[in-house]
Amino acid sequence: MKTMEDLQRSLSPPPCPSTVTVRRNPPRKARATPYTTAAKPPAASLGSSANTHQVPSFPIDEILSIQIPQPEPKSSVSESLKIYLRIKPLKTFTKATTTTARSRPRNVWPQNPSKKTNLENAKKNQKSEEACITLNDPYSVTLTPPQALQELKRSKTEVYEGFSHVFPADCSQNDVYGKMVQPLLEDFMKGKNGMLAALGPSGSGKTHTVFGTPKNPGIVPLTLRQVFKKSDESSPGSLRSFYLSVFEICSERGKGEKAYDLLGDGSSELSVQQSTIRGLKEVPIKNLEEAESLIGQAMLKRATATTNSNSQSSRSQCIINIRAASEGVSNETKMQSADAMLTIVDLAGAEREKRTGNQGERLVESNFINNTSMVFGQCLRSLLEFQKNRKKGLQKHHQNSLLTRYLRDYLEGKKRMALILTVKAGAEDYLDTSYLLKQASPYMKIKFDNTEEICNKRQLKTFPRVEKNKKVKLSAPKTSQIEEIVVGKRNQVSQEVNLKEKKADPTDISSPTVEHVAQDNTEREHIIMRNFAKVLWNVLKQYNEKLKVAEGDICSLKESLRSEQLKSRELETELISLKSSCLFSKPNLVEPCIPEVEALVHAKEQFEVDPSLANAISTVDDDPCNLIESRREASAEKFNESASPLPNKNVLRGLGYEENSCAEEKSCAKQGDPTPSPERVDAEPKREVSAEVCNESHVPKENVGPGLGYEEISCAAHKCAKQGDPTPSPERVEAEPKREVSGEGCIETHVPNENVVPGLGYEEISCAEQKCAKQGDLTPSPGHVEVSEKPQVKIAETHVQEKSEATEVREIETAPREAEPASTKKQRNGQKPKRRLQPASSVLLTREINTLEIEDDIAEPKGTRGGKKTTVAQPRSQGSVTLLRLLTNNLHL
Ligand SMILES: Nc1ncnc2c1ncn2[C@@H]1O[C@H](COP(=O)(O)OP(=O)(O)OP(=O)(O)O)[C@@H](O)[C@H]1O
Repeated sequence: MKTMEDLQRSLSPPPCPSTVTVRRNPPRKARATPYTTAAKPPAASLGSSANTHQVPSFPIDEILSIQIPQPEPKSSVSESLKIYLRIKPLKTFTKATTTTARSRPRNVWPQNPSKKTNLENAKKNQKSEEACITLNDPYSVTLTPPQALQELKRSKTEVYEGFSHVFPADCSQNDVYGKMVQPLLEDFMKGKNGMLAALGPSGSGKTHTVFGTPKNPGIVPLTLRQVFKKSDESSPGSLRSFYLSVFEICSERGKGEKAYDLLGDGSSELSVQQSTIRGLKEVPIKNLEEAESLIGQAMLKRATATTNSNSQSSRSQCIINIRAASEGVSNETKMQSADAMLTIVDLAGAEREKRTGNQGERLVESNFINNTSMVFGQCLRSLLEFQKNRKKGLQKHHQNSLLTRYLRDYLEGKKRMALILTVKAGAEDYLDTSYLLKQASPYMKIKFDNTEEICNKRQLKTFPRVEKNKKVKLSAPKTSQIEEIVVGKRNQVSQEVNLKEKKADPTDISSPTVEHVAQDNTEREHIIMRNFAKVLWNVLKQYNEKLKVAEGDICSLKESLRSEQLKSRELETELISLKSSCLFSKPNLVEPCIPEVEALVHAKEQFEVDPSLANAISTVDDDPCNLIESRREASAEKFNESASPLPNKNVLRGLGYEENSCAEEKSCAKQGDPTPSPERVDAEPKREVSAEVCNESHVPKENVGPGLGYEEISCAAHKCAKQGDPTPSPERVEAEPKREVSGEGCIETHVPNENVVPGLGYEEISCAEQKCAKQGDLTPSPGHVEVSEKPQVKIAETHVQEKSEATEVREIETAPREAEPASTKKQRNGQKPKRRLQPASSVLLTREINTLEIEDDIAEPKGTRGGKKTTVAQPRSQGSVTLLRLLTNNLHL
């Protein structure tokens, strides 16, 4: 039974425990991506196929299927640094021994004892002539230490191989050029930069290799020859031009480095700023002769000195630059050739103090030379290490020397260069040679980038840090990236559109890519042209606005010019009319009239300001005859005159009157004592234009000559001065009519004499609008007329009166001035008063006041009054009289 129960228990689920453990953080499952969910839509949504057609799915497969053109891998011709070795011949030693042998006197007695010694010396020389370096093959050498060192077991024979070429001692300069320089020159002519440097101990033949001698020209002369030869061969009349620059770097007493231009004139020191040498003269070379002469000139300037190692040891690092500049398109490539620089460096040889025995300045130079050589070597070793392990980074040893800074690109493996090691083959030179080979042989493993773009132009006169390369490298990927993005977007859109089109028209099999590329190009061109047109349109708009403004200015200037011309014409007309009037009235007095006319013109210009006065002035512009007529009428109306018949009947016909009028005058001065003289009239017309006094000159003289003019200048602005007791004189008239054109006084000249010669002019200057002042008693005198002058007369008007029967002699009434007795005295003294022009308002006021008689004596009319005066003579009240007096006093009338 137990077993059955047990079985049932085992089969039945276990009883629930009293406590239940619930797991809160169940294992998470990754959510399905939207793409996945979208790719597997629910079955219910599949029915809406129309919507899916409208919004096509992202064409990821098609995009992935597009083959993006990969940029072609650069044909990186990573070449190893080419190192050449040149062995200096032992010939010099041989020569020296032979010369010493030859120099020995042939007939020296006894020769036999010295035979032993000579043989010993010969053996020694043979030992010394034994070369420490032997040529294995064109690419390797064996360096054998001298016997002494071998015995000491301090050194052993070593083989150095891997040279690009080893030039034996008997090689020629052409061999060196052909093997080493020719490849560089080929690239140089194609537009590639290149550098070649000669390294080696002092006296090993670096300078000889680089420059050579006239008989054995070195690398530089041979290169120049080939440059011009190749240039002529490739394209005669080539558009390429060549330039030469040579400079040296030396130490300044061991303190610093200095660069000197070896082709420069005058001060040849170059300014050195960090890695830049400025002011280097670059001489264009057109032919080989020019180039060779320049090289010779540079060699002469180069610093050299005699040392134990070399009689003409170079004390500086010499750099020769040959630049090829293209000025047109190459005929072969149909492309513009790039500028290129070929740099050849002759380094100063490292020196061992023990061997050179340099002291003082030479020793300092040696230190500089050795230091430069050391830095040069450090740069190359650093480059080698960097190329072996790029994680280390490139040590910047180039900063320690001006030369290495200048050659930085080469020393960093960015440009192609080649080195030539010159060694001496003597046993005694073993250490120097061994040191050099040990140092330089690893450089053969240095790789330099030979992918320099041919079209890159190199900066001249600066260090070969070409910034353009960076720009090109940076700009090219950017452009390509942008283009790729744009093209990608456009392709995406176009593909979507294409899909639609395909769906719509499955028969269309045209290539969408080609179409869209063409469309893109068209669209791009369209955008460019549209923007260009917009810019042009804006520019044209601006020009149009400027043109309008200029036209407006021109119009305004024309208008102002016209107005000025009109004014000038008016003035000219006025001047002419006044002159003609003067001539007409007084032909003999033309000259004195001109200033008066000018004054009148000037006065008119001032009066034109006030339009109320313009009418009065306008009469001046008229014809002189009309002017006189009008003024006659005006004077007839306004002046209350007592006509004085001319007693003299000898007044000739044609007698002219000049009537100068002043427009703003109010009253005429009364001129008393007109003394007509029939005998003679001495008229000196002086016109004094004033605003205060009016004078009337009566010329009753009979014998007045023809053309003699009387001027009666009257001014009207103030009361006219009374001229009492005119005494006409029949005998003589001395008239000195002073014309004072003003607005205050009047001078009236009356010609009572009938015997006046024809043409005699009367000038009666009065004011046109003024009311005449009272005229005093006129006493016609048949014989003599005295013309009294009032000095202060502003505006005068000639008043002419012609009577049919007899000329009336007018009495000049000069109103006595109570307020200005002094001025009257002055007038009587004949002094010229100051010209005073009062404003128009005061003139008008004065005019009105002058029409009123302050004294208000109705019963006392002065002399013969005109009609107007009689009408004015009304009784006034006391107040009005007081007011008038006050006004008169305040206005100084
Ligand atoms: N390959 C050669 N053939 C004939 N003579 C040579 C050769 N190399 C050097 N010489 C001669 O050796 C002498 C020293 O040579 P050079 O002045 O070129 O040495 P260097 O390396 O420039 O010395 P330094 O570094 O002191 O200027 C010169 O008189 C030169 O003519």
